Amino acid sequence: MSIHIEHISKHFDRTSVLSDISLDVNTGELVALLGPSGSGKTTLLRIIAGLEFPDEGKGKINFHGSEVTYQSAYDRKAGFVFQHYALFNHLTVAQNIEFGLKVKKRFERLPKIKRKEIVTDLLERIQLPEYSGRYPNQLSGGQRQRVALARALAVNPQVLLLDEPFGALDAKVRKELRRWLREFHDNIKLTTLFVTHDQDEAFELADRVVVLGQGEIQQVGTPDQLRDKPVNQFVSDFIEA
Ligand SMILES: Nc1ncnc2c1ncn2[C@@H]1O[C@H](COP(=O)(O)OP(=O)(O)OP(=O)(O)O)[C@@H](O)[C@H]1O
Repeated sequence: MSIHIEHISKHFDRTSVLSDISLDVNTGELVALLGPSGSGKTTLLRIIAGLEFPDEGKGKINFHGSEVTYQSAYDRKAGFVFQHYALFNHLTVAQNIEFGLKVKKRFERLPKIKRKEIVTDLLERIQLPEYSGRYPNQLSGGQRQRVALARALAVNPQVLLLDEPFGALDAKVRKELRRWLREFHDNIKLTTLFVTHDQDEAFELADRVVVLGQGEIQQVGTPDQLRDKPVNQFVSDFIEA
């Protein structure tokens, strides 16, 4: 088991946003968190990333068997890409990808030659080897998101967390990148959780889909299971909508 979540709840002031969430994501799996606006998808992803913390006292998150519930994002080694998680405009593509490797604590930092090797390899993987010297404002939106993905992967994260990574792109590019991400994932086989409110995206990309509604998990299943056997009205309405 790669990500294990047990009885996580979250309140902001007195408002309950997540209620008793438990979920297991298998090693190498690609899982979508799908739900309407305000259902708590981003909050759950941020808690898994270590950018937000669950209500104290109960609930637990494990990565590969080790508890990370109250660890910082840095220590738990999660890679993340957000819709508007902008690249650094004053750094080139290669420098952006290298960033996480350079800011590591001294004793963890790899030698320069090794860092360059990782960047070159990732540039190949995201199919932008000839773009290493460009600046973000010289790239298309889709290319920028691929660079953001490479930057997240450079530090060899334990899990990859994506929040609407293609949300800001037009429909055609979105579709292309979807296919590309699926292939990319099949090659690197890194456990990946991604947030989307787009049912087509979730069903086309994910091995399993988690439907969130009103801060609770309504159903977890493969796209076929959700289509054929929605467990309640919420899921069938949401999937039909
Ligand atoms: N820092 C915060 N302080 C107070 N309320 C918050 C905070 N972050 C999120 N919320 C509230 O928590 C609820 C869930 O928000 P969240 O962003 O997790 O939903 P979402 O499913 O990702 O929605 P969307 O698809 O619109 O991004 C919303 O009602 C939101 O207003």
